[in-house]
Amino acid sequence: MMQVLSIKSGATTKEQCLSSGKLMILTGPSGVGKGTLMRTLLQRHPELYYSVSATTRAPRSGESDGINYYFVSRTRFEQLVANGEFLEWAEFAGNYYGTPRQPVLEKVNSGKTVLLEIELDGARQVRTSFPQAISIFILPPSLGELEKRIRSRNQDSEDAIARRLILAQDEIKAADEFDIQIVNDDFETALCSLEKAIFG
Ligand SMILES: Nc1ncnc2c1ncn2[C@@H]1O[C@H](COP(=O)(O)OP(=O)(O)OP(=O)(O)O)[C@@H](O)[C@H]1O
Ligand SMILES: Nc1nc2c(ncn2[C@@H]2O[C@H](COP(=O)(O)O)[C@@H](O)[C@H]2O)c(=O)[nH]1
Repeated sequence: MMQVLSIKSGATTKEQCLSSGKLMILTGPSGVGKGTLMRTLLQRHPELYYSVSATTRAPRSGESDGINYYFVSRTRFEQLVANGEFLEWAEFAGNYYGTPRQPVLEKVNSGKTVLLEIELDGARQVRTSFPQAISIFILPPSLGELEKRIRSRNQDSEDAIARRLILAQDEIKAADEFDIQIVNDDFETALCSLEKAIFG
């Protein structure tokens, strides 16, 4: 199956002919469990391609450069933006995050299913550039449970937690913009819904 996708490159818009690859966008408030769902999904389905983002955030304990993120300085990130290296990028809770353009396009063009785990602003950019992308919003069972999960991670400062919880309220309001909504209450149920969304 051939798809024609519209790709925004800097100020210009160009069209690219793609083979059977799929682009999946996974969004949801910080702490809802996107990363945990992704890791389990990738263990079960190693044929999927997870796009590693660049960020200016400091690494958390246990995170490695090139695995969890490419950790870069703000200056380097701004150079990458100026060079048009990102498919999308956004500032979230005081840090920059961006999806490297080239690997995503290469993988989709080679027929792979590519997973982007990104926040709302970036998801909107990708949905505009790639209307055929399938977008999924992960919801928490409640805001109270979301806060519990962010805290249980024990990785973010009080300030970071407060910022993320404020952003979460606006992000959740946008859930209906997405093709599919999944509540991550029971983990296995949410994972099963995600698998259905990806594999049909
Ligand atoms: N269904 C679930 N029930 C209970 N706890 C969960 C569930 N899913 C994930 N968690 C826990 O919630 C915490 C936050 O999960 P995770 O780091 O995957 O969130 P995230 O959405 O990727 O956050 P961020 O966007 O900030 O990276 C983790 O401690 C994880 O183990
Ligand atoms: N727009 C983008 N958002 C991204 C990208 N990579 C990750 N994220 C999102 O940022 C927040 C915070 O992540 P954290 O690791 O600091 O907790 C979260 O919602 C991620 O999904 C990206 O490339 N672009």
